[in-house]
Amino acid sequence: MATALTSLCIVCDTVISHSRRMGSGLSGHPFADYRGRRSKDSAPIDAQDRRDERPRTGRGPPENGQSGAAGLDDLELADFPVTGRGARTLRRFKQGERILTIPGDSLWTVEHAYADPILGPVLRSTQPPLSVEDTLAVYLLFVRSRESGYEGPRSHVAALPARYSSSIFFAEDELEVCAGTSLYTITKQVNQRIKDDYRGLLMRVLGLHPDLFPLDQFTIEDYKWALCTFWSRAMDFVLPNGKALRVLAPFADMLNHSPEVKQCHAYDPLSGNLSVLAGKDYEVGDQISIFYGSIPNNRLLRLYGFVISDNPNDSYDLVLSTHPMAPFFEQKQKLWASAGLNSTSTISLTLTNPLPKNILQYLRIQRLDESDLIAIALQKLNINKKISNSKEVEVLQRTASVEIGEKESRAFVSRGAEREGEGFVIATGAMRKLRKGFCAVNVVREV
Ligand SMILES: C[S@@+](CC[C@H](N)C(=O)[O-])C[C@H]1O[C@@H](n2cnc3c(N)ncnc32)[C@H](O)[C@@H]1O
Repeated sequence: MATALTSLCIVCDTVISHSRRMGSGLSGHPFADYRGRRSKDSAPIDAQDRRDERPRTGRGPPENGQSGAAGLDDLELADFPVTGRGARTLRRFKQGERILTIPGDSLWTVEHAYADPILGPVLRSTQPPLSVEDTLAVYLLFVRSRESGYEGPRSHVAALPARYSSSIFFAEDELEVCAGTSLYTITKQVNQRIKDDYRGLLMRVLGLHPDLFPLDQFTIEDYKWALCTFWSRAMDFVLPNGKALRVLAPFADMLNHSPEVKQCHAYDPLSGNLSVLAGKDYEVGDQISIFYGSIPNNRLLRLYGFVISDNPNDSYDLVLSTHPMAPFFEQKQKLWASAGLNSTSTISLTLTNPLPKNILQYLRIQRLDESDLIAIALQKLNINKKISNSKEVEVLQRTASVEIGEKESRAFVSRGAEREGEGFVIATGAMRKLRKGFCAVNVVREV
């Protein structure tokens, strides 16, 4: 594997039509004649049952010609009990063996969006350039809206889920159930950001070219669907030159997550191809899986729409924030930046590390007074160490008071009248799990 991945996955509101194998080419419908076989724990996908669930999409992007995809004949799509639609192997694989190679030409990337003869000029004339997320979302919706051409990509679009169960699609009352969790806080923030970004897209791109972007196919719901397609199915890599690359790879995006394998998909910067290797030994009929990453449930639900029970990576995202009107805010902001933090910092607490060092760093900076700041300027104080016993007790008290919040759905701890605006937002759900870990914090305080 060239480098690191990240994401993948979705919610299997699957789609699909008849197809026997995953397909031997990338042009035309890849699952066009799926038949599938029954096995004890997985059922082949029945096109007739699913037809109505197909996304109202597809008209299609540029023809890929010879696909060059390798390995598709050894796989078929099937429904699996927990993960939903996935890829089943028709042959044995030894760990490390190459299962699938998707050629670079078939990948959805920012580069390909810019190379598109119709969309490219619009993207190039948009300054400042759209973000990676927006470029890919517009590219996907653009291809989906085309009436002709784009046969290969169109077949991929047709196989994408019509709906996702990411938390951005939760109805208001559904999201309220999560009040007090970091999922709730972050989903609300993301929803607001999506609204703002969509408005920006309308003004900067979509509204300027109604001939290319028919607005009834570029609604905010379409935009959210496109974003979620990439969040849940794309893979992220860091190239040898340090640049980030996000790709959506047809067929490879049908692979579900398993914690039983390590990262086993790779991008080759020389060929531009994406490959999936066997993350373990597979027998005929097994589901082929990849590893999406060590992701806590709140993130899995937000980006991928599923959770894992007893997820060993579960964590609580603690949001530490300080109001800009708080005393000495600007000086403190510089100190946070020098410590790799922000005035609003989200820090993950886990059972194995319920008190990460950067929480203390943040709070130490937050509690600094004028004389401390002078001492720091004169290099007589080091913010990486305790400032004084009394200050450290203050900091630890604030950390330990997390437990208080458990009685409420959401507690704003340490909002002392004397320091309005300083505090951190804690939520209940995750705290219950973390309580044990926080006991350690109390012990520290008593010492
Ligand atoms: C990239 S997609 C994989 C293909 C997808 N199942 C499909 O039908 O298009 C990831 C989605 O599959 C499902 N999934 C993947 N791994 C899963 C797992 N370990 N447990 C439950 N669902 C999983 C989730 O719905 C997730 O959003």
